Amino acid sequence: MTHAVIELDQVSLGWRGRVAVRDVSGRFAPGSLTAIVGPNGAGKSTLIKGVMGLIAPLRGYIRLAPHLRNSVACLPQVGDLDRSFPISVYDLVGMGGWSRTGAWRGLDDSEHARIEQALEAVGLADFSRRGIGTLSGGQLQRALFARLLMSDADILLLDEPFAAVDQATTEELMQLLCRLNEQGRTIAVVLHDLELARQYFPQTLLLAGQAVAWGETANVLTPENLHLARHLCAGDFL
Ligand SMILES: Nc1ncnc2c1ncn2[C@@H]1O[C@H](COP(=O)(O)OP(=O)(O)OP(=O)(O)O)[C@@H](O)[C@H]1O
Repeated sequence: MTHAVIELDQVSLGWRGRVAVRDVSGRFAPGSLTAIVGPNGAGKSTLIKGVMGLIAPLRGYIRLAPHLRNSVACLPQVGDLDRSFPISVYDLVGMGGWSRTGAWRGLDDSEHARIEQALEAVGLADFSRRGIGTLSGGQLQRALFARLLMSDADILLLDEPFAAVDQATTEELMQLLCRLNEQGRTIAVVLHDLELARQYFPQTLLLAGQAVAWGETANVLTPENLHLARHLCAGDFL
């Protein structure tokens, strides 16, 4: 069996003592590309926050491979960001390199070049001096992708990165993610678009307050599993 980079062992996570996602066991293999799907309120964001170490499990264990403990980067939900914070697109993207540069040191030429390249890659080269509060939802998602491109992290966790983006932009950003995955990074993405999951993601975790299924996408996104997920959560599901 391949060693996991992230292993969940009977993990329950929640808020203020209330369980949001129960008894999840499974593993993210090195270099895997996993879609995390499920109805509203299924616990997808909660699971991401647990793996990030932002909340502690109520039960069970989340184990990261020891050499990767400092190597997790996250693209948060846009709703979790304070867009009124007075920071330029350039500086937001530059924050992605803090594991190399530290938060307070000046940036050297190579770091500036990396920021320019990341902005170029997401089509925001002309937006670098703009404040993040002036961006459209889709432009902000692109800026967050650029910040992720700056990171050397081996594990990338993305929470609804395509929420505010049109189809063409989604395809473009998806290609960027595929390239990061080809470089060997382990990637998990919270999604609502099941077709996107089927098209691009070899692995899927279907959540509905618990893990309904976790494995090869075609085996997970079956009508039976989706039906079960809908019944377990009283939310809307595509
Ligand atoms: N910060 C929080 N404080 C209290 N409860 C929370 C918090 N975040 C999430 N919850 C609760 O945990 C449960 C799971 O929420 P979560 O955001 O993980 O679901 P989700 O699958 O990401 O949903 P969506 O698709 O709507 O984003 C919900 O009942 C939610 O109300």
